[in-house]
Amino acid sequence: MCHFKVFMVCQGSTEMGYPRVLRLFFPLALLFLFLYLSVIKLPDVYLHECLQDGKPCSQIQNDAIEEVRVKPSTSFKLDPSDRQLLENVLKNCKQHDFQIGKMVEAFHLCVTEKKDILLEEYLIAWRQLIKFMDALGTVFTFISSETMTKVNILQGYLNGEHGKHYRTVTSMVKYELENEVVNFKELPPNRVPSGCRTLLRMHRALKFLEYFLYNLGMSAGQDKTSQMCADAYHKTLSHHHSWFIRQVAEVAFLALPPLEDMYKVVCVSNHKEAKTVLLTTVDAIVKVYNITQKVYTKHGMLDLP
Ligand SMILES: CCCCCCCCCCCCC/C=C/[C@@H](O)[C@H](COP(=O)(O)O)NC(=O)CCCCCCCCCCCCCCC
Repeated sequence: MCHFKVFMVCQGSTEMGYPRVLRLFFPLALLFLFLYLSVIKLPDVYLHECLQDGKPCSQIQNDAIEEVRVKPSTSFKLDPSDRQLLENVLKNCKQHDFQIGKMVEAFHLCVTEKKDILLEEYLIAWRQLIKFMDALGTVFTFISSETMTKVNILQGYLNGEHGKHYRTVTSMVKYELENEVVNFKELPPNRVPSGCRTLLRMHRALKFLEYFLYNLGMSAGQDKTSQMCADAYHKTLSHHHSWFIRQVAEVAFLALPPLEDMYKVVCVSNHKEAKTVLLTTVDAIVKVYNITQKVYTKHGMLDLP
């Protein structure tokens, strides 16, 4: 009988045994992940299965979309020096696929004067996050494709027959509640999830992002990104995930690049720049999060299955 430590010795040497265990762990974890995803993703019904006049509903151009009177908020103010810094980052970041400036801008622009959230802009910000995850490599593909699925569901509703009701979070909630689109009980597997449920998943993930970016921004450089990410996850999103997803997430965290590489992806070169850029991002996210949270609390929709 070999116990774990002894097992390494049984393998020949402690130097060879440990990497071998790790080498086996990643492929196995990925295998389980793909098996799991292929099982849970099978019953998905895509929006293009909804047809109208022979066309996928998601492609129907809604020419008759009534203009809802919503203006992006212009109230956000940055210190002049921080604004300058953010602008420089934006400029230096143009060659990158993921542009944090575009994401921050979209999170700002999605907040209206009446403190509502414009879904189109909100999704633009999320598409930037997807680019960020894609830039991190294949280990994160499952998280980015899960996020993409959610973005596509909402975009499908926005482009669909009832798109005018999906301009803002409040109008979506109102429409889906009045028309009994929201499912307060578990959905049959062949139904497209409601916009409200889908947005709730992304809304919860925003809280994770807020914590994670805050940790990254406040780190003086010694902390591991995987640890900062795990810390944010344990405090937020993990409470809404199954045991299996939590294990998969833990494996993904280990593959996160070190802080300096993370800085490169967000186009900053030192701790000071990182702090300004990341805390500005957190600020924008918090505003969006709080508005959505208020709407969902008001309608008792924070636990949609
Ligand atoms: C860059 C670091 C990325 C680490 C992200 C870790 C997130 C935690 C793992 C997420 C697991 C996702 C797998 C599927 C989860 C779903 O079960 C679950 C529930 O959906 P369901 O009710 O329809 O079944 N889905 C969700 O919770 C949605 C999760 C969306 C995750 C988005 C994470 C965004 C993180 C982006 C980080 C970017 C950092 C940017 C730095 C500048």
